Amino acid sequence: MAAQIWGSEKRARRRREISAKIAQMPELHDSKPLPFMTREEKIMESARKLTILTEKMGQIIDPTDPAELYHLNNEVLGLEGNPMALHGVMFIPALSAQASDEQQAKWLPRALRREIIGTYAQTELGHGTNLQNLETTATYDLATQEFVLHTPQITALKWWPGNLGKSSNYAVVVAHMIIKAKNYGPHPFMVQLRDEKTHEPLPGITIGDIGPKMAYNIVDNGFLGFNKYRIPRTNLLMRHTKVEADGTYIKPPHAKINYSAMVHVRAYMLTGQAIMLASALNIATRYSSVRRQGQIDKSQPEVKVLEYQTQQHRLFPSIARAYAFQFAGAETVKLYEHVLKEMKSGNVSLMADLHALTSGLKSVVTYQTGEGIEQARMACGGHGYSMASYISEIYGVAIGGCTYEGENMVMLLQLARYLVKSAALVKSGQSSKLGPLVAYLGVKSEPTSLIDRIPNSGFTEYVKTFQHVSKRQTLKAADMFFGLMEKGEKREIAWNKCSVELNRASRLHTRLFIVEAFVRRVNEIADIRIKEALTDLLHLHVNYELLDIASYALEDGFLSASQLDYIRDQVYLYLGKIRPNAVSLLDSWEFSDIELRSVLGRRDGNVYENLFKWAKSSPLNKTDVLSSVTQYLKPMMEKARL
Ligand SMILES: CCCCC/C=C\C/C=C\C/C=C\C/C=C\C/C=C\CCC(=O)SCCNC(=O)CCNC(=O)[C@H](O)C(C)(C)COP(=O)(O)OP(=O)(O)OC[C@H]1O[C@@H](n2cnc3c(N)ncnc32)[C@H](O)[C@@H]1OP(=O)(O)O
Ligand SMILES: Cc1cc2nc3c(=O)[nH]c(=O)nc-3n(C[C@H](O)[C@H](O)[C@H](O)COP(=O)(O)OP(=O)(O)OC[C@H]3O[C@@H](n4cnc5c(N)ncnc54)[C@H](O)[C@@H]3O)c2cc1C
Repeated sequence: MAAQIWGSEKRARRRREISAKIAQMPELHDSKPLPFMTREEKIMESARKLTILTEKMGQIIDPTDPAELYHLNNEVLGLEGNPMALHGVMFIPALSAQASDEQQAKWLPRALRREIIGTYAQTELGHGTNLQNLETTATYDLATQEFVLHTPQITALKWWPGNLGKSSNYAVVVAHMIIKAKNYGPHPFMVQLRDEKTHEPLPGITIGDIGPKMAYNIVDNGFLGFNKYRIPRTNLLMRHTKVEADGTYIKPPHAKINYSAMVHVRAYMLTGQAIMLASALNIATRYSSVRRQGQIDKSQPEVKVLEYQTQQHRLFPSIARAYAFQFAGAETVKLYEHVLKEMKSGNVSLMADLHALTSGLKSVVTYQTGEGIEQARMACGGHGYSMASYISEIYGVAIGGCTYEGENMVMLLQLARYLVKSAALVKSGQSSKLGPLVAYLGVKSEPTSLIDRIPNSGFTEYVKTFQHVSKRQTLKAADMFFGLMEKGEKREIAWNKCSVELNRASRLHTRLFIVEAFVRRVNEIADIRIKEALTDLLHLHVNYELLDIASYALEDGFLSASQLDYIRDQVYLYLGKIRPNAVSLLDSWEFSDIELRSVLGRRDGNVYENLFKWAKSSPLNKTDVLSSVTQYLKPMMEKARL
C-alpha cells in the first residue's frame, strides 16, 4: 500500500531508509516538543537543524530528488515551516521557469548551494488577489539601464511573502513594469534585499516580519518597501519577456506565463495537503482504536470509540479523500511537469487547461482537507484540543492553503471561466472542440441514473452520475450568465450575479476529476489484496461524495429517493467493511513518530503514559508555585481573606 501511496516500491523503500537514518541522528530531532517553545526558540531550533541538514543532506537523501527533499523536510523541519521554506517552494521554481539560461547560470547554482536565500514577493498590503492592481513599480531608466523599484504608498508594501521578513537576502519581486511611461503590467525581477556579508537591509529597503499568525510561525512572513531602489535591467527575469537596453519590450508567448510559479505550487500542494490530512487522521484513528468510552452492548465491556458508527462516519470518508487527493495530486504533478517542459520550448497551448484544473483542485482539496482535519481533532475529544495531539497545528498550516496561492473562491471563479467557455462550445454545437477534461460536457446523458440497477458495473454508473450533475450545473450557471447578458447586463455585473452558481459548477467539476483519478488508479492496480482494500475505500468515496451533492441530482430526477436510500446504505456497508483496515490504511502512509510530532498518535499506542509524561515536561511544571501566583494571585487571595 505504501508503494501505491508514494508512487512506487522504490519511493516507499527510500522513505523508510530516510526515516531510519534520521532516527539515528539525534542532532536532527526537535530538542524539546515544539508546542513548549516560544516563536523565537522555534525559529532558532529550525535554523539549527537546517544548517546541519545542509552539511549532511547528501548522506541522507539524493538532494536532486524533490520527493526525497520533501520527506526530509517533513521529518526534520516539520510543517510549521523553516527559514528556507519559500526558497525551495517558490524562489527556485520561479528562477527555473522564468529566468533565461544566462540568468539561471548566474543565480541558480548559488541558490542551490544555499549561498543565498530567496523568496517570492508578490502580495501587497492592499492587494493579493488582483495582481493587475499591485502598486509596486519598476520604472525603466534608459540613461542608466536600470529599473527603479518603488513603493508609492503604504498599501504598496509587499506583505505576506514567506521568509521575507528576516531570513531571505534575495527575492523574486513582482512589480508593474513601466517603460517610457507605458505600464506593461506585473513582471518578476530578481532583487537583492540584504548585504551578503552583514545581512543588513540594503539602503532603500525597508523590511521586517509581519508578526505571529494562526500557525506556520517558524516562517517569517514579511513586509518590504522600496525607496527608489535601483537594479540592473538584466534583473528582469527574461526567459519569456525581454527588455532591450533601448527600452524595447518583447512580449511573452502567453500573457500569463509569468504566473507559472503560482501554478507550480498549486500543482504540488495537493499531495502536501493529502499528507497533512492523512497525518491528522492517522493520529485520530490510532487514538480511536485505543480510547475506550461507553458500551454498545451493555453486557459487554467498554468499546474502542472507533466501533461507533458516528466515529467511523467522521473519519473514514476523509481517509478516502486523503487517498483520492494523493492520487489526483500525483496526476496533476505529472501534467504540470509536462506542461512546463512544453512551455520551456515555447508551446503554451496547455497552460489554460492546467490553470483551470489546478485552480479547482487547489480550492476543493484545501477546503475538504481543512474539514477532515478539524473532524479528526474533534474525534479525539478533549485530548484532540491539547497541543499534545498536534492536530491543531496541522489544521492551522493546512487551512492556510485555502488562502495562499490564490484565495479559494477566486480560484474557483478562474475555473468557472474555463467551464463557461466550454459550455458556450457545447451550446454552439462545437463539442468536438472541447478539451479532454471537459469532453463529458458534450456527451448526452441518460435520463436517470442506473446506479442501483446494473450490478457489477464497476464505478461507471457513479462516474456518469457525477458527470451528469457537473454538466447540468455548468450549463445551468452558464445559461444564467448568458441570459443576464442577453437582458443587457454588463458582462462583469452578470458574472458577479452568477458567481455562487458558477463556483458550484467548479466544485462539482473538480469533485468529478478527483473521483475519476481515484477510479483510474484503482483500475491500474495489479496486487489483488491492495486492489480489494482500495476498492472498498473507493466505494465509500463515491457513495459518500454523491450523498454530499445529492441535491443536484434530485433536482431533475436523475436520482430517485430510493436510489438515495441505496447510496446511503452503501455508505454504512462500507464503513463497516473498512473498520478492520482503518488503522492500517493510515499506517500505510508510514509517518514516523518524529514526523507526526503527536503524543496522542504515536505508533506504540501508550496514549495515557505518553500524555502524562508530556504534561509533566511542561515548563509550567518546573516549579510548584508560579511567580504569577506569588506576585498577583496569592496577594489577591490574602487581601480577600482579611
Ligand atoms: C516536491 C516539491 C514539494 C513542493 C511542495 C509545495 C507545497 C507544499 C505543500 C504544503 C506546504 C505547506 C505550507 C506551504 C506554505 C506556504 C505557501 C507557499 C507559497 C504561497 C505563496 C503565495 O501565496 S504567492 C502569491 C499567490 N498569489 C496568488 O495566487 C494571486 C491570485 N491571483 C491570480 O492568480 C490572478 O490575479 C488571477 C488569476 C485571479 C487573475 O489574474 P488577471 O491577470 O487579472 O487575469 P484575468 O483578467 O482574471 O484573466 C485573464 C485570462 O488569463 C487566464 N489566466 C490567469 N492565470 C493564468 C495562469 N496561471 N495560467 C494560464 N492562464 C491564466 C484567465 O483564466 C483568463 O483567461 P480567459 O480570459 O481565457 O478566461
Ligand atoms: C500562510 C500564507 C503564506 C503566504 N505566502 C505568500 C508568499 O510567499 N508570497 C506572496 O506573495 N504572498 C503570500 N501570501 C499571500 C496570499 O497569496 C494572499 O493572501 C492570497 O493570494 C489572497 O489574497 P488577499 O489576501 O488579497 O485576499 P483578498 O483578495 O483580499 O480576499 C478577501 C476576500 O475577498 C474575496 N475576493 C477577492 N477578490 C475577489 C473576486 N475577484 N471575486 C470574488 N471574491 C473576491 C475573497 O474570496 C475573500 O473572501 C501568503 C498568505 C498566507 C496566508
